Amino acid sequence: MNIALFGYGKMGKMIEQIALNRNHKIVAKIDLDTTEINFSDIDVAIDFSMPSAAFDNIKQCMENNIPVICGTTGWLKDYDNAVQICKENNGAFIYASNFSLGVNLFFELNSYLAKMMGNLKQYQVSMEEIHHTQKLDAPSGTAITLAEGIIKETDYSDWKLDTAKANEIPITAKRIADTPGTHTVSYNSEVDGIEIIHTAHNREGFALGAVVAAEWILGKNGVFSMKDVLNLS
Ligand SMILES: NC(=O)C1=CN([C@@H]2O[C@H](COP(=O)(O)OP(=O)(O)OC[C@H]3O[C@@H](n4cnc5c(N)ncnc54)[C@H](O)[C@@H]3O)[C@@H](O)[C@H]2O)C=CC1
Ligand SMILES: O=C(O)C1=N[C@H](C(=O)O)C[C@H](O)C1
Repeated sequence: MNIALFGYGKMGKMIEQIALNRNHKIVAKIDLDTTEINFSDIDVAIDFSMPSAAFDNIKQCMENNIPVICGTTGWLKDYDNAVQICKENNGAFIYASNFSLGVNLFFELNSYLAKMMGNLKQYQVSMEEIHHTQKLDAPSGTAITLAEGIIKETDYSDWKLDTAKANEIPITAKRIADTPGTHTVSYNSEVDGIEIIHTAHNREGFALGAVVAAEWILGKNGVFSMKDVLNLS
């Protein structure tokens, strides 16, 4: 499969290694200094760029009939627009706030726990995410997906960074050098606490998931998620 990498930073480089090991070809590395893109030999685009760049990259690929796997976070105000452009072009698109198998299992666990906690009003939920100091967005895309999973199953109506009202989920974002990504969901009552934690030890899981998603999407049309790729409930 011929892959174009949009964003050749920490994730772009990790994806390149994994894609080459799985016998794919990297036919384009698009970054800030790229002036022209030849779309003719690209089978699939994988975007791990920047919040301010992702939507334009996705749009450009869709208009050139290239399926897109997007892992960039912090651009979701434009998500519905991206879905619309995908539909108009009969394209194929996956955005995931986190492509790792472990986090996608963690999303399922989070929903299951939230469903159980929904009626237990003595417990208050909170969340913490920790990432490296170069991260541009806060809270992380993964934390937002976790919060959305809780909101779906409980009476919480929204999430807020730091200070939250009674019906909102407070999210704390910490930035510590060299931390690939740690997410903790906590439920606390007067008498006890329950915590679930996912810790990424490195970036390989994210990168492998993105390449697997790119392999999966070839030949398909539509807007999908990692649930479809991993065949989760
Ligand atoms: N969904 C997931 O599983 C994961 C998502 N991420 C997200 O992926 C994104 C990238 O992460 P990193 O690689 O760690 O960041 P990074 O800063 O190391 O790399 C980003 C690269 O994008 C480039 N870039 C800037 N503007 C661009 C444009 N218009 N077109 C193409 N490239 C452009 C930058 O020059 C840089 O080389 C972030 O939004 C991060 O939150 C990171 C890890 C996992
Ligand atoms: O910026 C990162 O590094 C990461 N970003 C994603 C997010 O915002 O959730 C995924 C992962 O946690 C690493």
